[in-house]
Amino acid sequence: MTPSDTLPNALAGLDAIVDDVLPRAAVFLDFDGTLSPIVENPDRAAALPGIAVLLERLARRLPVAVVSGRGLADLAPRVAVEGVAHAGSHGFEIRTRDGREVRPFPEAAAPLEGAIPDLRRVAAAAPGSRLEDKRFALALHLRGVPPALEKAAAARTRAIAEARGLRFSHGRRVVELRPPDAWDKGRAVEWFLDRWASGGSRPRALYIGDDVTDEDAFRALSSGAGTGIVVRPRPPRDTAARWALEGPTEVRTLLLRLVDAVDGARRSPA
Ligand SMILES: O=P(O)(O)OC[C@H]1O[C@H](O[C@H]2O[C@H](CO)[C@@H](O)[C@H](O)[C@H]2O)[C@H](O)[C@@H](O)[C@@H]1O
Repeated sequence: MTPSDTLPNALAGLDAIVDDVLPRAAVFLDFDGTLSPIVENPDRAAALPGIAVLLERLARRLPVAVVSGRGLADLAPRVAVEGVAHAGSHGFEIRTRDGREVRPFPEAAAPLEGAIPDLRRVAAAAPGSRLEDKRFALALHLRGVPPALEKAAAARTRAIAEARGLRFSHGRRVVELRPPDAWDKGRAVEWFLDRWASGGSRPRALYIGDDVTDEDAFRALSSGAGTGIVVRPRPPRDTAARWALEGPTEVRTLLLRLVDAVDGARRSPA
């Protein structure tokens, strides 16, 4: 693990990144904070202008998936790009590039149901919070909560997770309860890489994300399956990513350069 504020910028290191993942790359992108700037109201989040076109161009050249904490039904229309796969609910809900839906653990949602009344009580004590039932995750948004109450709401949510054997994560002004099953963004990335293998070898993964749950994917790649790029978090944290970008605008620039690099590599094969 490396402190995120010490990582080199991925645009400056693009040649090394391209050498690492091409000629057979697969690209994985988180949504909120990566393709979309963070906004107060989660319903209003949208990918930066130009991203959809870039993803479409990229997806014509290599496999691309958007991997998000949002539920699939919420995520997919926000990145409705021909040929792009989606993994919602931190990987529990997958839609393949040809539109097939796969739920690796359909039974995983059940243990969350009992926690809903508990979490409603936490929300009631935290005015300005918003409870989101994503079926495979329960999120309590804390962006509108007075700072003095936000910490207590997060601590109470963590206590619910511990009492019920659920997973807890604390993202960007959001706390989440997740199923206990060993499935996450990292496992979803592995799942895609296995399916995208050909001739006995998997593509090399390039994963870009900003959130704590993206660390599962960075860790999955750190043993040699590819490269992680973190959208630099504030405050800094330890990360398993190897490179950093400063925000969604730099992510867009990197995608543009990647499309060009793939085309360049095809024009002049080694
Ligand atoms: O895995 P991601 O695609 O990064 O999704 C993580 C969570 O993103 C959303 O919440 C975050 O973005 C909102 C819009 O910018 C912001 O208002 C909120 O404070 C952030 O936490 C989404 O609403 C959650 O369901 C996702 O888990």
